[in-house]
Amino acid sequence: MSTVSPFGTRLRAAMDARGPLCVGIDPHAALLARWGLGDDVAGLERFSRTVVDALADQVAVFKPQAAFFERFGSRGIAVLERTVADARAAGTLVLMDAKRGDIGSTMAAYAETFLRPDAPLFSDALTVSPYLGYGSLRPAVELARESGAGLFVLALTSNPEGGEVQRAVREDGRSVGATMLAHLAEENAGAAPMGSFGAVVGATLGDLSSFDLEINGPLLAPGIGAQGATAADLPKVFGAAVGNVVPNVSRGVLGHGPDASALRAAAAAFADEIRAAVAG
Ligand SMILES: O=c1ccn([C@@H]2O[C@H](COP(=O)(O)O)[C@@H](O)[C@H]2O)c(=O)[nH]1
Repeated sequence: MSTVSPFGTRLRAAMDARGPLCVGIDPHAALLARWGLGDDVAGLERFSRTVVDALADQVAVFKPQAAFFERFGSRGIAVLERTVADARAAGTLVLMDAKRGDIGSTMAAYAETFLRPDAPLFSDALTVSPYLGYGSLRPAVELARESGAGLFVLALTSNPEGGEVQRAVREDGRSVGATMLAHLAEENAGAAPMGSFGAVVGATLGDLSSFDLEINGPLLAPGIGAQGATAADLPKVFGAAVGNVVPNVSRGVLGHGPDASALRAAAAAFADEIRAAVAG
């Protein structure tokens, strides 16, 4: 059993102290070029360090996108390890966006990679894909409970193609995405101030009033900025659940680098817009 507080408790404290903004660490090749960095491991390291140093005291959560590190092989993964360690050492929660999902016995290995406290890539939370069946995620749910980590399950993703799978209606008349939300509400039952098992629900999706988003857990909302959603969309999309939303912005902030004060100003502007939208 873990001695740290559950992820949901730590996330709520971070959201209350700093606001809910989650900034992605997504070292796209185009961003490395725009920052005057090489599309190489040194560029990756400089990019990630700059983001963490500039924003660690300002955001609730960093969300490194594993794909951009993995494309450099073992040396990229070493940079990812250092990025996670630096961000956590600076007191910022880390949500690893690796979207893992597989049969249960393999899922157990993914869980060990990201959710076992002594693992090199241990993160406060991990994105997971439930499309091998929600039950296949059980090893990750169990290890997250033991280690005080969190999970974010892909429920209604921000991309236009997602509805093909997530809005498909099952034999019981419920959509696949709604079923994932219902599983998460069960995981989080009774947790206070909120549970550690979140859903990914895109800020781009418009009216979601036909879905029950009140899962007593966090709702990671990607899609603000480069994908076209704005902070003002959040109340319309999330309704009464808006207080549990963790809005993610990646390129919308990162495009302002490499100058640290420009990164800080961009993140602060998004944070202000989000605060106003959620309060309003
Ligand atoms: O439904 C989803 C799930 C994850 N993402 C990830 O979030 C960021 C978004 O980046 P932007 O630059 O702000 O568009 C990226 O890492 C995606 O892989 C998502 O967009 N939608």
